[in-house]
Amino acid sequence: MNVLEVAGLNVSVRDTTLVSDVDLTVGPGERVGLIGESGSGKSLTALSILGLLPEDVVPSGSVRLSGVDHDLIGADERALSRIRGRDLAMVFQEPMTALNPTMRIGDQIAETMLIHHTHPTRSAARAAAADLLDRVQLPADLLRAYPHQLSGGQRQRVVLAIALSNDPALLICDEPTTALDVTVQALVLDLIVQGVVARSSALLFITHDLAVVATVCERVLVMYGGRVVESGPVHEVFTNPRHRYTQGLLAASNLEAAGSRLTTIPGTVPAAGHFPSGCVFRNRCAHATDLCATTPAWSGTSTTGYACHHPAGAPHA
Ligand SMILES: Nc1ncnc2c1ncn2[C@@H]1O[C@H](COP(=O)(O)OP(=O)(O)OP(=O)(O)O)[C@@H](O)[C@H]1O
Repeated sequence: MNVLEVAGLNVSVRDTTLVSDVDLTVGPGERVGLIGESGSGKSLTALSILGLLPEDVVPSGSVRLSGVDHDLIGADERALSRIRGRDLAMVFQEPMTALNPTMRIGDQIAETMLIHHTHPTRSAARAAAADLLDRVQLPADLLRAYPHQLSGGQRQRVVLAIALSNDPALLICDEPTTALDVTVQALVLDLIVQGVVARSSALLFITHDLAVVATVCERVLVMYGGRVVESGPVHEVFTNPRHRYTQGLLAASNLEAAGSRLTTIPGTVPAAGHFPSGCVFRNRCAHATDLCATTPAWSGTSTTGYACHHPAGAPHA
């Protein structure tokens, strides 16, 4: 059973169709990327799943979430607000819009758990909030801070802590690092992956940055002109794109540059080989093209490198 099943999704405004016939599934714990140029329909697809489209924008088709016995398309706001923040969580590009400027950070994290009754008491929710803040590598004294006292990267880590607070079945991220300083982008990506892996949550990750998809996702869908034009495992789509648009996207991307930045690990790779920081194209090694592409069990990240579980002793060069 998939965590998310989108079937025949159309999105239109008045007589203009903006998203056409999108089918999309995300399995339990799977990390799926949605890429495409600006205006290709990625955000409208995400907002349709979340039930957050503007009033004049109308979705049709079906969006099913595991454990929820009704279609999310056409569901009323009360039903959707029970699901959002509990089964289905989101991180958008601009963290300030997701935070309440007048509320302390600790209270905002605790509130999500109290609203959904996932912690029985205020003190239990506060303790869980402190733990969540620690897991996004922020100091405990920020629990009493207000959003304006934090940097953009810190705010986005708070938004992530809130999104993960109820162990969602699915986390949707829409360009979560685009507005951040490059120095903190990698850390926020690491924390997103660590967060979903630790909870076995599935991830739908929207970006126009192919190198980020290569780092974060296992499968990718390519959107163009409101349609999904290609999909498949990341290493397949990125090494052997079939659609002309995907080929163009790859040619214009920074993936080659990212690949050429790989540092070669000499000799044989241990059971858990570590890719150095900056290795944004984990599906390919500088000397052994398919070594990582065939690995089924890539897991976990750190700020210093990406861990990739190879067969012990596999030749690297
Ligand atoms: N409320 C709206 N009314 C009319 N058209 C809209 C509305 N929202 C989005 N669109 C149009 O729908 C198309 C898809 O928009 P969408 O935001 O999903 O693109 P995107 O792929 O997420 O782009 P980006 O990467 O720039 O965020 C665009 O042409 C956009 O101009």
